[in-house]
Amino acid sequence: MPFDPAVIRANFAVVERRADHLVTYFYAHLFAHNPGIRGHFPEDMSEQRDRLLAALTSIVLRLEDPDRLAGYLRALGRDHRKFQAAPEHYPAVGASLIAALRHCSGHAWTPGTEKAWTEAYTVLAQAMTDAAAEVPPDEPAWWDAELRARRRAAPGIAVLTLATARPYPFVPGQYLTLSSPRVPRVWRPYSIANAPRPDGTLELHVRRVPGGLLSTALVDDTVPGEPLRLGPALGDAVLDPRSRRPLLAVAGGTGWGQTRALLEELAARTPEREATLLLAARSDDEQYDLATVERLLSLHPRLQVLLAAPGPADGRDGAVALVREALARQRDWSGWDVHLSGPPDLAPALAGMLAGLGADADRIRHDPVPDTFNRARPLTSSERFLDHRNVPWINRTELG
Ligand SMILES: NC(=O)C1=CN([C@@H]2O[C@H](COP(=O)(O)OP(=O)(O)OC[C@H]3O[C@@H](n4cnc5c(N)ncnc54)[C@H](O)[C@@H]3O)[C@@H](O)[C@H]2O)C=CC1
Repeated sequence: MPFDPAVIRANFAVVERRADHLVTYFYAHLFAHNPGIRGHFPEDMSEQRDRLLAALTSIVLRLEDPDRLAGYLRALGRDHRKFQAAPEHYPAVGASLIAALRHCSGHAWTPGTEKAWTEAYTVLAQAMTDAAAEVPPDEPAWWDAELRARRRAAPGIAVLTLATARPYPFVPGQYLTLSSPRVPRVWRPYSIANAPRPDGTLELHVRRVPGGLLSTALVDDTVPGEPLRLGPALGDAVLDPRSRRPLLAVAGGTGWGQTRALLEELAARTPEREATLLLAARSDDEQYDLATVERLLSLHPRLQVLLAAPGPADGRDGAVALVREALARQRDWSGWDVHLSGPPDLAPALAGMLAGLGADADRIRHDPVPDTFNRARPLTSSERFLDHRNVPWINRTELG
């Protein structure tokens, strides 16, 4: 590896504490020095800032695992074609990233830090541009799609059916990113909620997020016939095609979309595999799409379904407790493949619990949990020590 991950990781621990400032500075620098680039980004930049942080964090977390890093960068480079990112944009982004890191590092910035980041950025930019250049010539940068139907499935949840102008390749369990001309240049990820169909249509389950421009447009305003754009399918939380182990699938809320695609695939390809679905909702009236659950039960003789919806007074904690109790009823999950899908805290919490109940950690799959910055998260052993004891910093300036 031509750059030093330890230097980057140490510097990242410093700048992470000023994450908001880092990205604000980065974009201000980028747009000031390259006014033409502004048009590639959405009008409202607040979400975009989180995405840059998430990508940076994902990269730093994978630094010591070159294969995972390479896979991540390949997907990122291929996916960036939909933003019309061109090779000439990369040096501009690199210069602004280094400027922002330097600005936020204070005294912690040294020639060695600058060298490590510059080398790392060169490697990652090359990996992304190579990945974009290696895409087969007939693969589009995005797929034009049309909304065929919008159905209200539960309060605040819509099921969308889309048709693409050309075939859309994906594996059940993958997700896509979607953009609508109603909210230009904003892209959001949604799991594909079905296995490939003869007519090629795709189903997405969308919950309206408070303040979410795209989710509100999709759930409340879109009408059949209107255009949408889809980025390439992403994600590797798919069924292991070689596995004959029993499968536990836990889905929370609209996380059901991904799980549904996996179970459709399972019923079609390996109905001899034992499977348990734990389908969790906030309440009874949010437990939507039960007709599909019944259809899957009729297709898959070895599928068992547990529905978990709390009573009106239980609240979210009660809902979470219900899921955990249901899983704890089986004391030993060793030998099972596990798929988890739902809100960001679901997968890490349940993966930990299931590992404690015997599940093999490397047989637990879920989509990447958004690596958003958590300033409270200690990154190093000294930070863990200091956080734990709540000892105030005495040499803050020295640390940057
Ligand atoms: N591939 C994936 O992982 C997908 C994830 N999603 C995400 O799923 C979420 C769905 O949101 P909502 O429908 O609002 O879900 P939600 O926040 O209402 O949760 C639904 C249910 O899941 C269970 N649950 C949630 N957190 C849990 C935990 N930590 N431990 C155990 N059980 C838990 C509870 O029963 C809860 O009522 C969104 O954040 C969306 O981004 C959506 C589609 C696919």
